[in-house]
Amino acid sequence: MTTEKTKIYFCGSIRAGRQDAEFYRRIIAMLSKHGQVLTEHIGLDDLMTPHLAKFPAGVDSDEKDKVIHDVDMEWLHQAHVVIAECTQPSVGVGFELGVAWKLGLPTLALYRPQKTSNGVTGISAMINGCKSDSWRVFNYSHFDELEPKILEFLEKFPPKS
Ligand SMILES: O=c1[nH]c(=O)n([C@H]2C[C@H](O)[C@@H](COP(=O)(O)O)O2)cc1CO
Repeated sequence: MTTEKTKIYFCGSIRAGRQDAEFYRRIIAMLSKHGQVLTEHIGLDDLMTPHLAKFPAGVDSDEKDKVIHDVDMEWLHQAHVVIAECTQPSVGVGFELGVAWKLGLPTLALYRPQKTSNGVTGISAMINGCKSDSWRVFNYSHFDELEPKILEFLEKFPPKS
């Protein structure tokens, strides 16, 4: 059972490419019906929106990146569940998934199978090969397949607090 208090950390590619940004926006809109999405900015054009208030004028980009990292890690530690769209391979998403695994957070990785440049099909073995009770990978083709799968996942792993 989810409530509006269920905190969902959504992950999606940013610097690794914004080809799926519209997909992220639609997934976030759907997730918002089932809880509070902490990382709504991932579906927005203005990616920096929630972090901006923390930037004093004149900070350099390393400092900005530290703020992005620190805010996101704070949110990840508050989250009850993690849902990641992994079709665009992103180092940042991979890092977030590693942290989620270490924290033991229920995690659902979503992936649209496609050939990579070296001709291999499939999500990274580090994600697909990670076997734990609360870790799921879902291969899909169309957006319409996502809501039932996400609901099934959220109902299986209700927030503990
Ligand atoms: O500006 C940002 N804001 C932000 O929240 N992130 C986080 C959330 C995303 O799930 C993930 C994307 O990583 P990457 O930029 O390596 O594709 O990192 C990443 C960036 C840029 O790396």
